[in-house]
Amino acid sequence: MTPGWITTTLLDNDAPGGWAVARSREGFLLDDNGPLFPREWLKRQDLSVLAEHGIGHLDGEPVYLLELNSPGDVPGCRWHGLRAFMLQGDHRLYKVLGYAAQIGTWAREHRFCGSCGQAMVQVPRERAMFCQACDLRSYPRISPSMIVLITRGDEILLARSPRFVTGVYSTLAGFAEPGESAEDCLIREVREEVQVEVQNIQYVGSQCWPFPHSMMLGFHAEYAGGEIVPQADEIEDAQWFNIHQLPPLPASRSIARYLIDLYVARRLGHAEPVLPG
Ligand SMILES: NC(=O)c1ccc[n+]([C@@H]2O[C@H](COP(=O)([O-])OP(=O)(O)OC[C@H]3O[C@@H](n4cnc5c(N)ncnc54)[C@H](O)[C@@H]3O)[C@@H](O)[C@H]2O)c1
Ligand SMILES: [Mg+2]
Ligand SMILES: [Zn+2]
Repeated sequence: MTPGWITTTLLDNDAPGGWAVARSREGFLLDDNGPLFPREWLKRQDLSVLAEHGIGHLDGEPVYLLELNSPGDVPGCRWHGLRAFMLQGDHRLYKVLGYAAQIGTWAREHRFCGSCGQAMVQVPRERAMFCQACDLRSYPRISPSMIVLITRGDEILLARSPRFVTGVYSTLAGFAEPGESAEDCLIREVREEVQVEVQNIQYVGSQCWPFPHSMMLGFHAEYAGGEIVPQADEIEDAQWFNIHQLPPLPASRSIARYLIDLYVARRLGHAEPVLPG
Protein backbone atom coordinates (compact mmCIF):
# COMPACT_ATOMS: atom_id res chain seq x y z
CA MET A 1 0.00 0.00 0.00
CA THR A 2 1.29 3.45 -0.94
CA PRO A 3 0.24 5.95 1.74
CA GLY A 4 -1.15 9.34 0.80
CA TRP A 5 -3.08 10.72 -2.18
CA ILE A 6 -1.82 9.94 -5.68
CA THR A 7 -3.75 11.08 -8.75
CA THR A 8 -3.96 8.67 -11.64
CA THR A 9 -4.49 8.90 -15.38
CA LEU A 10 -7.51 6.61 -15.44
CA LEU A 11 -9.06 3.67 -13.55
CA ASP A 12 -11.18 0.82 -14.88
CA ASN A 13 -14.83 1.79 -14.27
CA ASP A 14 -15.89 -1.87 -14.55
CA ALA A 15 -13.68 -3.00 -11.67
CA PRO A 16 -15.77 -3.06 -8.45
CA GLY A 17 -14.85 -1.62 -5.05
CA GLY A 18 -12.93 1.37 -3.79
CA TRP A 19 -14.10 4.73 -2.52
CA ALA A 20 -16.27 7.28 -4.30
CA VAL A 21 -17.16 10.93 -3.88
CA ALA A 22 -20.31 12.46 -5.39
CA ARG A 23 -20.38 15.99 -6.78
CA SER A 24 -23.25 18.18 -7.92
CA ARG A 25 -23.66 21.92 -8.40
CA GLU A 26 -24.22 22.07 -4.60
CA GLY A 27 -20.74 20.67 -3.89
CA PHE A 28 -19.76 17.28 -2.47
CA LEU A 29 -21.98 14.80 -0.66
CA LEU A 30 -21.03 14.49 3.00
CA ASP A 31 -22.11 12.35 5.95
CA ASP A 32 -20.72 12.13 9.49
CA ASN A 33 -17.74 10.10 8.19
CA GLY A 34 -16.84 12.72 5.58
CA PRO A 35 -17.12 12.91 1.77
CA LEU A 36 -15.67 9.43 0.94
CA PHE A 37 -18.24 6.63 0.60
CA PRO A 38 -17.84 2.94 -0.21
CA ARG A 39 -18.28 3.10 -4.00
CA GLU A 40 -20.66 0.16 -4.40
CA TRP A 41 -22.95 1.57 -1.70
CA LEU A 42 -22.94 5.05 -3.25
CA LYS A 43 -23.80 3.65 -6.70
CA ARG A 44 -26.88 1.92 -5.23
CA GLN A 45 -28.29 5.27 -4.04
CA ASP A 46 -30.88 7.08 -6.11
CA LEU A 47 -28.48 9.51 -7.79
CA SER A 48 -28.60 10.84 -11.35
CA VAL A 49 -25.03 10.15 -12.54
CA LEU A 50 -23.70 12.08 -15.55
CA ALA A 51 -20.30 10.33 -15.57
CA GLU A 52 -17.98 8.27 -13.40
CA HIS A 53 -14.27 9.06 -13.35
CA GLY A 54 -11.44 7.16 -11.67
CA ILE A 55 -9.32 9.92 -10.11
CA GLY A 56 -6.60 8.34 -7.99
CA HIS A 57 -5.57 6.26 -4.99
CA LEU A 58 -5.87 7.21 -1.35
CA ASP A 59 -3.65 5.05 0.86
CA GLY A 60 -3.60 2.51 -1.99
CA GLU A 61 -7.41 2.35 -2.38
CA PRO A 62 -8.92 3.50 -5.71
CA VAL A 63 -11.07 6.64 -5.58
CA TYR A 64 -13.79 7.48 -8.10
CA LEU A 65 -15.86 10.59 -8.73
CA LEU A 66 -19.58 10.34 -9.48
CA GLU A 67 -20.39 13.55 -11.35
CA LEU A 68 -24.13 14.14 -10.95
CA ASN A 69 -26.76 15.82 -13.10
CA SER A 70 -28.47 17.21 -10.01
CA PRO A 71 -28.05 17.12 -6.23
CA GLY A 72 -30.13 14.12 -5.10
CA ASP A 73 -31.29 13.32 -1.57
CA VAL A 74 -29.35 10.63 0.29
CA PRO A 75 -30.62 9.88 3.83
CA GLY A 76 -28.23 11.18 6.51
CA CYS A 77 -26.19 13.17 3.96
CA ARG A 78 -25.84 16.85 3.06
CA TRP A 79 -24.03 18.89 0.39
CA HIS A 80 -20.90 20.86 1.21
CA GLY A 81 -19.07 23.30 -1.11
CA LEU A 82 -15.38 22.86 -1.98
CA ARG A 83 -14.52 26.22 -0.36
CA ALA A 84 -15.84 24.97 2.97
CA PHE A 85 -13.50 21.94 2.73
CA MET A 86 -10.63 24.29 1.93
CA LEU A 87 -11.39 26.44 4.96
CA GLN A 88 -12.18 23.76 7.58
CA GLY A 89 -11.55 20.29 6.23
CA ASP A 90 -8.57 18.03 6.39
CA HIS A 91 -5.91 19.07 3.89
CA ARG A 92 -5.57 15.65 2.27
CA LEU A 93 -9.29 15.34 1.63
CA TYR A 94 -9.35 18.88 0.25
CA LYS A 95 -6.66 17.82 -2.28
CA VAL A 96 -8.75 14.80 -3.31
CA LEU A 97 -11.88 16.92 -3.71
CA GLY A 98 -10.06 19.77 -5.46
CA TYR A 99 -8.76 17.33 -8.07
CA ALA A 100 -12.18 15.66 -8.37
CA ALA A 101 -13.82 19.05 -8.92
CA GLN A 102 -11.38 19.99 -11.69
CA ILE A 103 -11.77 16.66 -13.50
CA GLY A 104 -15.57 16.74 -13.13
CA THR A 105 -15.82 20.31 -14.43
CA TRP A 106 -13.52 19.66 -17.38
CA ALA A 107 -15.24 16.41 -18.45
CA ARG A 108 -18.69 18.02 -18.12
CA GLU A 109 -17.60 20.97 -20.26
CA HIS A 110 -15.90 18.85 -22.93
CA ARG A 111 -18.61 16.33 -23.79
CA PHE A 112 -18.85 17.89 -27.26
CA CYS A 113 -16.14 18.94 -29.66
CA GLY A 114 -15.57 22.72 -29.64
CA SER A 115 -14.62 22.55 -33.32
CA CYS A 116 -17.35 20.40 -34.96
CA GLY A 117 -19.91 19.86 -32.16
CA GLN A 118 -19.87 16.03 -32.23
CA ALA A 119 -19.82 13.97 -29.04
CA MET A 120 -16.30 13.42 -27.70
CA VAL A 121 -15.07 10.19 -26.11
CA GLN A 122 -12.66 9.60 -23.23
CA VAL A 123 -9.23 8.50 -24.52
CA PRO A 124 -8.14 5.15 -23.01
CA ARG A 125 -5.26 5.50 -20.53
CA GLU A 126 -5.08 9.27 -20.95
CA ARG A 127 -6.94 12.11 -19.24
CA ALA A 128 -8.23 13.57 -22.49
CA MET A 129 -11.50 13.85 -24.42
CA PHE A 130 -11.20 13.02 -28.11
CA CYS A 131 -13.07 13.96 -31.30
CA GLN A 132 -12.36 11.37 -33.98
CA ALA A 133 -13.68 13.54 -36.85
CA CYS A 134 -11.29 16.41 -35.99
CA ASP A 135 -8.49 14.31 -34.45
CA LEU A 136 -8.75 16.79 -31.56
CA ARG A 137 -7.79 16.10 -27.95
CA SER A 138 -9.00 18.31 -25.10
CA TYR A 139 -7.04 18.08 -21.85
CA PRO A 140 -8.09 19.32 -18.40
CA ARG A 141 -8.16 23.09 -18.36
CA ILE A 142 -5.68 24.98 -16.17
CA SER A 143 -5.69 28.80 -16.08
CA PRO A 144 -2.40 30.46 -15.09
CA SER A 145 -3.00 33.38 -12.72
CA MET A 146 -0.42 35.75 -11.22
CA ILE A 147 -0.63 36.85 -7.63
CA VAL A 148 1.73 39.42 -6.16
CA LEU A 149 2.57 41.04 -2.86
CA ILE A 150 3.87 44.58 -3.45
CA THR A 151 5.96 46.02 -0.64
CA ARG A 152 7.52 49.37 0.33
CA GLY A 153 9.66 48.77 3.42
CA ASP A 154 7.33 48.13 6.35
CA GLU A 155 4.27 48.72 4.17
CA ILE A 156 2.42 46.28 1.93
CA LEU A 157 -0.16 47.05 -0.75
CA LEU A 158 -3.44 45.23 -0.24
CA ALA A 159 -6.77 45.63 -1.99
CA ARG A 160 -10.30 44.40 -1.69
CA SER A 161 -12.70 43.29 -4.37
CA PRO A 162 -16.45 43.82 -3.87
CA ARG A 163 -16.70 39.98 -3.84
CA PHE A 164 -14.54 39.57 -0.68
CA VAL A 165 -15.85 38.92 2.81
CA THR A 166 -16.46 42.29 4.53
CA GLY A 167 -13.25 43.90 5.77
CA VAL A 168 -10.82 41.44 4.15
CA TYR A 169 -7.91 42.83 2.08
CA SER A 170 -5.66 40.69 -0.13
CA THR A 171 -2.81 40.74 -2.63
CA LEU A 172 -3.44 41.62 -6.29
CA ALA A 173 -4.15 38.78 -8.73
CA GLY A 174 -5.20 38.23 -12.31
CA PHE A 175 -5.32 35.77 -15.20
CA ALA A 176 -2.59 35.58 -17.84
CA GLU A 177 -3.63 36.60 -21.33
CA PRO A 178 -2.29 35.09 -24.58
CA GLY A 179 1.04 36.61 -25.57
CA GLU A 180 2.13 37.43 -22.01
CA SER A 181 4.92 36.14 -19.84
CA ALA A 182 4.16 35.75 -16.13
CA GLU A 183 6.01 39.04 -15.50
CA ASP A 184 4.14 40.87 -18.30
CA CYS A 185 0.85 39.73 -16.78
CA LEU A 186 1.85 40.80 -13.28
CA ILE A 187 2.92 44.30 -14.45
CA ARG A 188 -0.31 44.73 -16.48
CA GLU A 189 -2.58 43.52 -13.68
CA VAL A 190 -0.93 45.84 -11.13
CA ARG A 191 -1.26 48.80 -13.52
CA GLU A 192 -4.90 47.97 -14.27
CA GLU A 193 -5.97 47.35 -10.71
CA VAL A 194 -4.09 50.13 -8.82
CA GLN A 195 -2.04 52.13 -11.41
CA VAL A 196 1.21 51.42 -9.53
CA GLU A 197 4.60 50.47 -11.06
CA VAL A 198 6.72 47.63 -9.63
CA GLN A 199 10.36 46.51 -9.75
CA ASN A 200 12.56 43.59 -8.61
CA ILE A 201 9.89 40.98 -9.38
CA GLN A 202 10.72 37.66 -7.72
CA TYR A 203 8.95 34.33 -8.10
CA VAL A 204 8.04 32.84 -4.70
CA GLY A 205 5.97 29.69 -5.34
CA SER A 206 2.78 28.29 -6.82
CA GLN A 207 -0.50 26.76 -5.74
CA CYS A 208 -3.32 24.88 -7.41
CA TRP A 209 -6.55 26.86 -6.87
CA PRO A 210 -9.45 24.67 -8.03
CA PHE A 211 -12.05 27.50 -8.16
CA PRO A 212 -12.58 26.40 -10.85
CA HIS A 213 -9.14 25.76 -12.46
CA SER A 214 -6.51 28.38 -11.58
CA MET A 215 -2.81 27.72 -11.21
CA MET A 216 -1.61 30.52 -8.95
CA LEU A 217 1.95 31.73 -9.58
CA GLY A 218 3.01 33.78 -6.56
CA PHE A 219 5.46 36.70 -6.69
CA HIS A 220 6.95 39.38 -4.52
CA ALA A 221 7.59 42.83 -6.06
CA GLU A 222 8.86 46.14 -4.74
CA TYR A 223 7.03 49.39 -5.26
CA ALA A 224 8.63 51.55 -7.97
CA GLY A 225 6.25 54.50 -8.38
CA GLY A 226 2.75 55.90 -8.82
CA GLU A 227 -0.19 56.73 -6.57
CA ILE A 228 -2.86 54.11 -5.87
CA VAL A 229 -5.93 54.54 -8.09
CA PRO A 230 -8.33 51.59 -7.60
CA GLN A 231 -9.82 50.16 -10.80
CA ALA A 232 -13.53 50.99 -11.08
CA ASP A 233 -15.83 47.99 -10.40
CA GLU A 234 -12.96 45.50 -9.80
CA ILE A 235 -11.22 47.08 -6.77
CA GLU A 236 -13.39 48.53 -4.02
CA ASP A 237 -10.43 49.88 -2.05
CA ALA A 238 -6.61 49.56 -2.03
CA GLN A 239 -4.20 50.88 0.60
CA TRP A 240 -0.70 50.66 1.97
CA PHE A 241 -0.84 48.83 5.30
CA ASN A 242 1.93 48.83 7.89
CA ILE A 243 2.93 45.23 8.73
CA HIS A 244 2.19 45.99 12.40
CA GLN A 245 -1.39 47.10 11.60
CA LEU A 246 -2.81 44.69 9.08
CA PRO A 247 -6.52 44.38 8.22
CA PRO A 248 -8.39 41.02 8.19
CA LEU A 249 -6.46 38.81 5.75
CA PRO A 250 -7.39 35.92 3.38
CA ALA A 251 -7.74 32.29 4.54
CA SER A 252 -4.56 30.76 5.91
CA ARG A 253 -4.51 28.05 3.23
CA SER A 254 -4.35 30.57 0.36
CA ILE A 255 -1.13 31.58 -1.35
CA ALA A 256 -2.26 35.22 -0.89
CA ARG A 257 -1.99 34.74 2.87
CA TYR A 258 1.31 32.88 2.52
CA LEU A 259 2.89 35.75 0.52
CA ILE A 260 1.85 38.21 3.25
CA ASP A 261 2.90 35.98 6.17
CA LEU A 262 6.25 35.23 4.50
CA TYR A 263 7.11 38.90 4.05
CA VAL A 264 6.07 39.80 7.59
CA ALA A 265 8.07 36.86 9.02
CA ARG A 266 11.19 37.88 7.07
CA ARG A 267 10.81 41.54 8.04
CA LEU A 268 10.44 40.66 11.75
CA GLY A 269 13.02 37.84 11.74
CA HIS A 270 10.39 35.22 12.66
CA ALA A 271 10.21 31.60 11.48
CA GLU A 272 8.98 31.42 7.87
CA PRO A 273 5.57 29.85 7.11
CA VAL A 274 5.19 26.83 4.81
CA LEU A 275 3.44 27.26 1.45
CA PRO A 276 0.18 25.25 1.55
CA GLY A 277 -0.10 22.86 -1.40
N1 LIG B 1 -5.19 31.29 -3.88
C1 LIG B 1 -5.19 32.58 -3.62
O1 LIG B 1 -4.60 33.03 -2.64
C2 LIG B 1 -5.91 33.55 -4.52
C3 LIG B 1 -5.99 34.90 -4.17
C4 LIG B 1 -6.58 35.79 -5.07
C5 LIG B 1 -7.13 35.34 -6.27
N2 LIG B 1 -7.08 34.01 -6.55
C6 LIG B 1 -7.62 33.51 -7.82
O2 LIG B 1 -6.89 34.08 -8.87
C7 LIG B 1 -7.67 34.10 -10.04
C8 LIG B 1 -7.55 35.44 -10.71
O3 LIG B 1 -7.89 36.48 -9.85
P1 LIG B 1 -8.93 37.65 -10.23
O4 LIG B 1 -10.32 37.14 -10.08
O5 LIG B 1 -8.52 38.86 -9.48
O6 LIG B 1 -8.65 37.82 -11.82
P2 LIG B 1 -8.67 39.11 -12.76
O7 LIG B 1 -8.13 40.30 -12.05
O8 LIG B 1 -8.04 38.71 -14.05
O9 LIG B 1 -10.22 39.43 -12.97
C9 LIG B 1 -11.23 38.47 -13.21
C10 LIG B 1 -11.73 38.66 -14.65
O10 LIG B 1 -10.90 37.90 -15.52
C11 LIG B 1 -11.67 37.31 -16.55
N3 LIG B 1 -11.49 35.85 -16.49
C12 LIG B 1 -12.20 34.93 -15.78
N4 LIG B 1 -11.70 33.69 -15.95
C13 LIG B 1 -10.65 33.82 -16.79
C14 LIG B 1 -9.73 32.89 -17.35
N5 LIG B 1 -9.79 31.59 -17.05
N6 LIG B 1 -8.77 33.38 -18.14
C15 LIG B 1 -8.69 34.70 -18.43
N7 LIG B 1 -9.54 35.63 -17.94
C16 LIG B 1 -10.51 35.19 -17.14
C17 LIG B 1 -13.10 37.74 -16.32
O11 LIG B 1 -13.32 38.88 -17.10
C18 LIG B 1 -13.11 38.09 -14.86
O12 LIG B 1 -14.09 39.05 -14.55
C19 LIG B 1 -9.09 33.72 -9.59
O13 LIG B 1 -9.29 32.36 -9.89
C20 LIG B 1 -9.05 33.91 -8.09
O14 LIG B 1 -9.94 33.04 -7.40
C21 LIG B 1 -6.48 33.11 -5.71
MG1 LIG C 1 -7.73 40.68 -10.05
ZN1 LIG D 1 -14.69 17.66 -33.80
